[in-house]
Amino acid sequence: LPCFLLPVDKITDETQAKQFLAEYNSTAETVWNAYTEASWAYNTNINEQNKQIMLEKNLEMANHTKTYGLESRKYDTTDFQDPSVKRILKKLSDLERAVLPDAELKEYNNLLASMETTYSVAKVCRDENTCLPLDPDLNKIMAESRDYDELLFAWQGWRNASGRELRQSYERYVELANLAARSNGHIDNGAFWRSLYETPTFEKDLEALWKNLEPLYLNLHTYVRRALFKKYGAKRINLKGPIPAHLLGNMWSQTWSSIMDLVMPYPDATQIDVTQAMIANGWNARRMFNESERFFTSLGLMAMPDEFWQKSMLEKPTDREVVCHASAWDFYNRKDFRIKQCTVVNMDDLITVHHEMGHVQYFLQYKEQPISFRDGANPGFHEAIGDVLALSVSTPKHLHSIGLLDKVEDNQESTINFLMSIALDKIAFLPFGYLMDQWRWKVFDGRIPSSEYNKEWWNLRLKYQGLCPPVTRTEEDFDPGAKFHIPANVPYIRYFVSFVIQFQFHKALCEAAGHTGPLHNCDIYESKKAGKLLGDVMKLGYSKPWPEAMAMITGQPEMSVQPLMEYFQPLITWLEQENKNNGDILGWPEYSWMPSTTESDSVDFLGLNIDQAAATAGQWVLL
Ligand SMILES: C[C@H](N[C@H](C(=O)O)[C@@H]1CCCN1C(=O)[C@@H](N)CC(=O)O)C(=O)N1CCC[C@H]1C(=O)O
Ligand SMILES: [Zn+2]
Repeated sequence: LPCFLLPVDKITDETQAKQFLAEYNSTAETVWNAYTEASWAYNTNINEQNKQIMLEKNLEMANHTKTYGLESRKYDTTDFQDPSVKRILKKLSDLERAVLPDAELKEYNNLLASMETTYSVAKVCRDENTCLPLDPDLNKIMAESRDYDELLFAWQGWRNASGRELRQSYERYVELANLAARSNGHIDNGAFWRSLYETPTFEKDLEALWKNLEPLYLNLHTYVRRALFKKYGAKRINLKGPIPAHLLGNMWSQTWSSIMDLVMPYPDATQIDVTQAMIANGWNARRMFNESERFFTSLGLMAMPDEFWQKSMLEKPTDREVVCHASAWDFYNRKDFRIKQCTVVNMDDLITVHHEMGHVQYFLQYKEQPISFRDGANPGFHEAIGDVLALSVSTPKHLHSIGLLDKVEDNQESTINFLMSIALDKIAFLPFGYLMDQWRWKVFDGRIPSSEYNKEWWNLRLKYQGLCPPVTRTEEDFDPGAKFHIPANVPYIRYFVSFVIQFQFHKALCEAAGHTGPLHNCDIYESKKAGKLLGDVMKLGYSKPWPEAMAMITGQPEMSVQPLMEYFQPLITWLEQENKNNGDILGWPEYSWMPSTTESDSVDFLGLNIDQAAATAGQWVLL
């Protein structure tokens, strides 16, 4: 037999495998730390030199991954006793991008760095000397402006400055990402991303979750559409059509709490405008992070190490370009953990602070695990931790206790107002969290060719979110690229999973904390039992399949929408009644409707718009 057909002698010695993994672990810490430091330097000071150093460290890391990954494939773990050894060797055998030949790997890393840079430095100019970045300026306009055309300026300008510039790079990135995935034995990159959940029925499970949640979203969509109709009129809002995507208070229409003033059910009841209170009480970025840390330690969880406070970037620097999109960083040396956030003093960012601190708490809790297990039980778990605590922080009771709400009323109107403010983030988000990777999975598996990137993006935005673009879109545009995670190559289904399981966790922790009464009133603050339940799961990291971790917290291994539905039940009942009272329909049967664009259309005249009216009048004169 030719030698390459001889059965390769696999290593079956488990002791040898453990030595191999010990060497992998210690060398990986050094190499990953070096790369993370270089990546941090670049993200907090974007320039050519820092970019080159980061690319160089990435190659060194890929070399290390490939060397140990190929070695790990030589082991036959069939008869191994230690499940962790088997689990780690299996994970190492996927080389990810390190499988690419040198030239392709360099091209791939360059594409990623340049796409993230383009996104992070993009600006929209009002005139030649006033150019606005996304963070904080365009985000502020999207959240606070109620001027239809100013919102359109920011919305369209951002897509021209970011998405449009990224289309070509993205097409090549897709090819290389698929090449790597296929070289590692996956059908395509989407299949590789989904494999991280180790759930054969993952896509079916997700569709089932969405089908359960869709009615709740439709009721919220109908109610919000009616409120926007009142504000922007019949020319801009069709009560049987999709909502123009730039009117929801957010650049991507992914969370809608910024338009609470337009949709508040009972304006005379409790006002939950925390932002004003934060500013009035002199809160700053540091205070926001301290408050979040205090909540974690009140549960018996870990405080931030000194190094966190010394090395994090909690505010936007004024003297250099940075990647402002907030993120949490593990430096893989069990001591150094940081957050990079261009923090603005408002409620939205207070929630983001808790989100990022949740990641760091997970890093701290699993830091003694082997490096291959320093990950969430699944990516959705990592996204859920901070949000679970934020559910408690957001209660009127807790906001009152930290001086951000002057009085707490416990009556139906206040309850509905409160649940509406949470639903505008949590329910509104669900279709967006679901569609982002529906689009990317179809791009990776070829169902969406680059000639249809934008058309299919808006088909999904219509199908799931009931949104339409405020102006016509073409394949000159690349609107998916206007959302950080697309150029940054960060999967997104993790957030949809998180928004479901975080209510499961919340319910379980509230029970552990001895909470009685409606779930939406629960604040687990200072509950050591709740903290222990969460901490013990975080300590596992990625060492056990996630259903085991789910069962440790909730007593059962499945994802379930029941706790989310229980939390929002009073609002669901109210919305159904309100939409019925208004005679509104659920959904957008007039799905091809778009708002009129010319200025004159905004002024009604004899029920016609000005142009049509003028034309008609003209005919009369002629006659
Ligand atoms: C604001 C937040 N930034 C991400 C996050 O924190 O997840 C950043 C950027 C991408 C990954 N990341 C990390 O920090 C990871 N290192 C965490 C980890 O896995 O270790 C974000 O993007 N969010 C929050 C809600 C919805 C979504 C959005 O804003 O669309
Ligand atoms: Zn996150």
